Amino acid sequence: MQIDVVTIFPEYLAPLRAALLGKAIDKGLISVGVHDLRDWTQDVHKAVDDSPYGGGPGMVMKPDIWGQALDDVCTDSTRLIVPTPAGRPFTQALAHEYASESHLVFACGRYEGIDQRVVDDAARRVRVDEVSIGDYVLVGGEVAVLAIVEAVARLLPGVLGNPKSHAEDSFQDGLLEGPSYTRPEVWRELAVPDVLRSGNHKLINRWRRDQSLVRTFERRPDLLESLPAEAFDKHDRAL
Ligand SMILES: COc1cccc(Cn2ccc3ccc(-c4cc(N)[nH]n4)cc32)c1
Repeated sequence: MQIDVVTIFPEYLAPLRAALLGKAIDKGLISVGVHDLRDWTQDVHKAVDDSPYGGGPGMVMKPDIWGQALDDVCTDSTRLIVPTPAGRPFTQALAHEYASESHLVFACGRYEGIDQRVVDDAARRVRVDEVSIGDYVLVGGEVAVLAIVEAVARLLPGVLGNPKSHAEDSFQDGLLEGPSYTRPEVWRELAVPDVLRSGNHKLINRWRRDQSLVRTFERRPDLLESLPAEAFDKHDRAL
């Protein structure tokens, strides 16, 4: 998979080459290009922003600079991802979709965002997603790109040490993951639940499913509502 990121703060994307992703890059599973948007400016000030039409606070990123950058970076097979607070939610399902793509390009906005015509024009040639990583406002798209790239890269075969790791992912069965424990058996007078030390894997699996259902009901009831009735067995319904 080829990943390209266009940003005015290329150094912000340095963590992409660390740890897990660094190994994936070394193994040739992913190749990453980080591009400085200002490389496409022509003026001495390398201006990338201007005042918003209609007035309002802050500045908006200029369409012409972004247009030239995306013309150079995108190809016919590109999936262009534009992080924005106004985007569709980035979910585990979308992460799986992106993991099957050959070329992802991320457009990192700053200021009050990118002139809408950049997305509208790009959508004439490539698939474009405006995505949000949560209902809070960041200062720019770079942090969102780091989160999205990590969520996608870990799904690529060979990236995670244990390929089974994401089979048990939170959201994999539409539920939140329950609590995890490791040694010691008692820590600060807090004991590991007995069932986990019972060796009875039927009971352990049942306990873990119950913990997931209860945690999801308490913290994310919206996830339960979006699951089909057949996702729940008769034991689940008895909870
Ligand atoms: C576009 O509308 C905006 C309104 C007020 C501030 C900003 C700041 N900003 C600039 C580019 C940018 C890219 C992504 C995000 C972002 C994504 C999520 N989930 N939260 N915040 C925020 C961004 C943008």
